[in-house]
Amino acid sequence: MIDKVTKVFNQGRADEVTALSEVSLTVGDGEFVSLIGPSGCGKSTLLRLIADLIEPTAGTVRVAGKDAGRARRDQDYGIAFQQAGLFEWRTVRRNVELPLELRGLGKAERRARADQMLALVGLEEFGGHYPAQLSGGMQQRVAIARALAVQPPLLLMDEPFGALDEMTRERLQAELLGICAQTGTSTIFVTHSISEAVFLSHRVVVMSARPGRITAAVEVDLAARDEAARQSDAYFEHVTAVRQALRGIPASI
Ligand SMILES: Nc1ncnc2c1ncn2[C@@H]1O[C@H](COP(=O)(O)OP(=O)(O)OP(=O)(O)O)[C@@H](O)[C@H]1O
Repeated sequence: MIDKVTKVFNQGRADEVTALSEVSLTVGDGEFVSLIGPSGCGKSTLLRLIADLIEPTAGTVRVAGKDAGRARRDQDYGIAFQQAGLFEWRTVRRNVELPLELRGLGKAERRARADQMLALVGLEEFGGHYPAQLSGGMQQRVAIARALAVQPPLLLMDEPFGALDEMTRERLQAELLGICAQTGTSTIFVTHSISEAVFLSHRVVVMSARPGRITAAVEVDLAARDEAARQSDAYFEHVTAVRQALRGIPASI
């Protein structure tokens, strides 16, 4: 889906930056892929390219078999970023309804779908609240509900749990896995946390900086992804493999 993509910012100027160099990545149906790497290695740039918020300097991006612009117009992906990015003047339900409004769905259908999505993230009782009345973790769940409202084949997440405390973060990780399993959505998830990447992912893609490149991919094969899995030997082995890959040591799993 991403084929030999290079992104150069400020090309030809003194402050030229090659954020990504010949990056290729394909994500399968229902697959959960995490991107991890040092600050500035181009993780967010890669997500923004897939979302068609910026254009590649070279290479191609395809989402759901279409070029990135077409996929954006067809709402073939949902986005959730570190800041939940909710509209403060809209209720929770009307925030979730927003992408459905853009799709031109009627009021009753929008409302039913928004309520269904809020139930999925455990916030069915909060549809009439305003974002400021919710905790950070709840706001993040609303953002996930909004991203999934049009039932896109792909979910793009850029450190969505980065601003949350560890307990909330672990709870939302488990919830996200449940939601992805229920909806069959493919996910690309940017994180700085090795343990988060391993717990969530089928595959952890490791990047290096200057220029941003994919240097390794660690397949994560866990029997289960519940709380007990966080204590399992297999989990720790994969955490070690990702840590070594980040240091440039070839993975042994
Ligand atoms: N709009 C822009 N103009 C110029 N340079 C940019 C722009 N956006 C990103 N960059 C540069 O591209 C490189 C990659 O940035 P990016 O934000 O993708 O990294 P990242 O891996 O997501 O970093 P972090 O982990 O700190 O969020 C950095 O060197 C950054 O300074």
